[in-house]
Amino acid sequence: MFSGKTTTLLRRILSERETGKKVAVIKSDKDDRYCAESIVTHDGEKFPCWALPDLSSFKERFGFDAYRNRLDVIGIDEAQFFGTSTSFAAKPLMRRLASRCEVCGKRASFTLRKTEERATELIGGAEVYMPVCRSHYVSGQGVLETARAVLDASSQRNATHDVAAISLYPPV
Ligand SMILES: Nc1ncnc2c1ncn2[C@@H]1O[C@H](COP(=O)(O)OP(=O)(O)O)[C@@H](O)[C@H]1O
Ligand SMILES: Cc1cn([C@H]2C[C@H](O)[C@@H](COP(=O)(O)O)O2)c(=O)[nH]c1=O
Repeated sequence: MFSGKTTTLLRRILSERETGKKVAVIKSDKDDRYCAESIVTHDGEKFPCWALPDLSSFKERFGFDAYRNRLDVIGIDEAQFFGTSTSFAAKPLMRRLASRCEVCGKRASFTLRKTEERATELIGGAEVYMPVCRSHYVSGQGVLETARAVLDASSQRNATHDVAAISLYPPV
């Protein structure tokens, strides 16, 4: 995340369109972060798109005739939500981009989730995720787990105090 994937896609789509190509952009309809009907970069740049539940619905929604005759380039953002990262020949479709570690500024190849949710898919931006290098991914996980354990213990202690306070409060 934050490595410039959507920005790179947007630039490429705009430059293809400038050369006269007819373009369309698809994203997963799971990604409703900034705008349902556009791809949006973390810097707020936008381009209209088809937000679809799966790739196979595109031809029908776009129109079979238009798909065959009036389309040269298809850009796909958030392709991970379509479960597609390789070509039909099992060759990787991806070029790796990296962000900068939010802690030390080194190349960030990892994304640290700041919240407690464990689901593989969790739509979000900077409020949930931060780009980090390997070393701060490992130490960050440790820090988050310790912080959660401390918070859990403290909320349990507070709950015990509340019960004690309630049971002591009424005059005997
Ligand atoms: N930690 C961060 N929090 C918020 N925005 C960031 C952060 N790191 C980088 N960015 C911005 O995000 C931009 C990249 O956005 P985008 O192309 O949408 O990335 P991606 O699609 O890879 O998530 C960068 O140019 C930068 O301005
Ligand atoms: C790491 C991670 C990310 N996601 C989600 C969070 C965002 O909605 C997208 C990534 O979008 P971006 O354009 O790269 O910012 O994927 C997720 O569901 N699970 C994860 O582990």
